[in-house]
This record gives sequence, C-alpha cells and structure tokens, in this order.
Amino acid sequence: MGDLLGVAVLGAGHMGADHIRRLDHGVSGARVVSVADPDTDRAKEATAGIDGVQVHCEPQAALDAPGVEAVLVASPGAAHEEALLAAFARGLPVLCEKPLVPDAAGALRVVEAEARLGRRLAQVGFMRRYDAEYVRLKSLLDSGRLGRALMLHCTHRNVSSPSHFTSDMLINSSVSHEIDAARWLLDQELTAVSVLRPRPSGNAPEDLLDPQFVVFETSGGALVDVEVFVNCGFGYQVRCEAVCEDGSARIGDGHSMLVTRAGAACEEVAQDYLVRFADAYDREVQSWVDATRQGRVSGPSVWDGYAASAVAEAGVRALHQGVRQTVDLAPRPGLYEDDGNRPR
Ligand SMILES: NC(=O)c1ccc[n+]([C@@H]2O[C@H](COP(=O)([O-])OP(=O)(O)OC[C@H]3O[C@@H](n4cnc5c(N)ncnc54)[C@H](O)[C@@H]3O)[C@@H](O)[C@H]2O)c1
Ligand SMILES: O[C@H]1[C@H](O)[C@@H](O)[C@H](O)[C@@H](O)[C@H]1O
Repeated sequence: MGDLLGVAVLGAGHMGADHIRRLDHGVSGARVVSVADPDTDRAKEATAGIDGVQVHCEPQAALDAPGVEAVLVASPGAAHEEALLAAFARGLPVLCEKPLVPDAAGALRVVEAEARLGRRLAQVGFMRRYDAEYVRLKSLLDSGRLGRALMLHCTHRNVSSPSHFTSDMLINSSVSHEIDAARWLLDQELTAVSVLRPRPSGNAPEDLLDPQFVVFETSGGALVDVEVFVNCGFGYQVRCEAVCEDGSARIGDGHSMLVTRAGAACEEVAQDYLVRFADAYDREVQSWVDATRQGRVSGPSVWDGYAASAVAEAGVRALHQGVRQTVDLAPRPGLYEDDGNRPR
C-alpha cells in the first residue's frame, strides 16, 4: 500500500461527488484514483482538478485501474450487489452507501459471499453511527443511567424527494437509517413492523404515499416509531428521543443557529443531509480509510446491512398489506458473531 490509500469511487451523483471531494481533501490518508459513472460528464465534473484520476463508464474498469486498493460504492442501491461482488472477487475493501442492497435476498447473497471469503471486507454507510449526537445517545443508553429503553420516537423529514422516489423508498431508503440506528442504539433486533398511512400531503408528488408512520417491535420488547415525511417542504430534520424507565434523552434539535432580529427569533433548519450529517460523513470516511490502511474493517457490517434490508422489506409488505408483518432473519454466519446487535 502506498502512502495514500488508492480509492475507486463508483457513482458520482450527489453522494458520490461529496465523497470524492471528501476523499480528495476532506480526510487524510486517501486519494481518488478512478471513478465510474455511466454519466461520464458527471464523473468528470466531480473529479475536476484531481491529478491523475481515471474516469470510466464501466464500474469494472474503474476497479481494475492501476493503484486501486479500496472501493467506495455510491451508485444507486440496485447496482450495489454487482459492485460488492466485483470488489470481493478482487479482494478489495469496500465502503458501500446504504442500503447495502435494497432487497433482502440480494443482501443475503452479499452476506454469503463475504462469509465464503472468511473475512470481513465491507462496511455499510450508515453514517448516523458516526454523528456526535447519536454517539452521545448510544453511550448514555449503554451506561444504564436511564434504565432500560422502552421506546424510541423518531422523526425523519426531507425538504423534497427526488423524482425517482417511490412509496417503498420512504421505508427501504429513508427509514433504513432509523432501522440501523434502532438496532445499534438498543442492541436488539427489530422483529415486527406495522405501517400507518395518513392522508398524503398535497405537496407530495401524485401517488407518493408521503408521509408514513412506521412502528417497529424489538426483540427486547421495546417499540420504535418513525414519522417519515420526505416532502415536508421546510427542512431536513432527523430527531430521536429515547424514553427509558428512569428518564428520557432527545437528540436532533441542536444543529442550527438562532437568529434574532427585528423583534423575532428565528432558528435556521438544515436543508439537506449533506449539511446535517457533514461531520458524520467525515468521521465515517476517515474511520474507514484509517481502518483499511491498517488492514481492519470496522463500522456497520454487511450483516447489519442485510438485517436493515430484511426489516425494510417487511415494512414495505406492511405498507401495502395494511397489517403487521414479522421479520425473518436468516441464520447469522459466524463471521458476524462479534458484531453486536445480538437479540436479547
Ligand atoms: N448516507 C446518506 O445519507 C445518503 C444520502 C444520499 C444518498 N445515499 C445513497 O447513496 C447512493 C447514491 O445516491 P445519490 O443520491 O448520490 O444518487 P444520484 O442519483 O445523485 O447519483 C447516482 C449516480 O450513480 C450513477 N450510476 C448509475 N448506475 C451506476 C453504476 N452501475 N455504477 C456506477 N455509477 C452508476 C448515476 O449515473 C448517478 O450519477 C444510494 O445508495 C443512496 O441511497 C446515502
Ligand atoms: O438516500 C437519502 C439519504 O439516505 C438521506 O440520509 C435520507 O434522509 C433520505 O430520505 C434518503 O432518500
């Protein structure tokens, strides 16, 4: 390995371009050596000014470029399985944006492929585990000072949804973050899910079931509710309140500035995830680069990615069938035994 970890980035859209900038000059220890995007103009724009970077249309060509030692996958979820398997075939460590693979069967194939390798190679981009507020909440819950957690109340609001967004994606793209955060915060599995559908907002695109209200049951008897509203219009808001036997703790209100002028106090609200979670993405990518250079893999595992997809798939069934759905997880391979999130 050279002085800097050589990274291939697959996908140069919103997230890919942000990660390319971050790898180039936001974190230390890495350099972008190749980028693949079928929209090569987009890839060229995202890599402008980066010395020696190769731009390809085909992901495989970017993986085979000289100097590639690791891969960051930021293509759409439907392309992740192929990208992960191609990286595994080359023995390349991966940071894969969420969702690991949107459908549970595809995600399980990735788990099985990594288990066959007999070593972990991939980390999933559930960046909330690196957000300072989430980390504080996790450490408070783990300390036991609030007693056992009984409920999590979560809010997940986006200003607007991209044109390709579907009603299923409110669960398997947006709520996938709350699924992972709840499994991690509570150290429990999510075992069942129900989805309620309020009347859709008139500001949402026609036919999009937005907002939705999702309720998860956990292996430890807790409840997790999520209001997901991806066309709320006013801001990017992610909140979580843990209600425990001996107290409660809430995060997600502190990411703003209070401006007072002309007789009014006005609190600014972040407009998107790139602002709200900027620090978390930085810490996530720095931690991935550091671990990879040391030959380690840390962070949310492929098993965590599979579990999130299996829970989300049950959620999508609940959305359409209108009744509570249970979550069936495949047996966990031994490779992931030390991952935490053991049902208890
Ligand atoms: N962690 C987060 O908070 C967060 C935020 C946004 C998006 N994401 C995830 O990042 C991924 C990308 O989302 P986005 O918002 O950047 O999407 P986007 O549509 O802005 O960009 C995706 C890019 O990938 C390219 N692409 C399509 N197929 C490809 C392939 N097979 N190989 C390489 N590139 C391909 C497209 O041309 C496009 O430029 C998704 O998995 C999404 O869920 C995560
Ligand atoms: O892909 C994005 C991303 O994961 C954001 O963090 C989330 O807030 C959006 O709802 C989702 O569409």
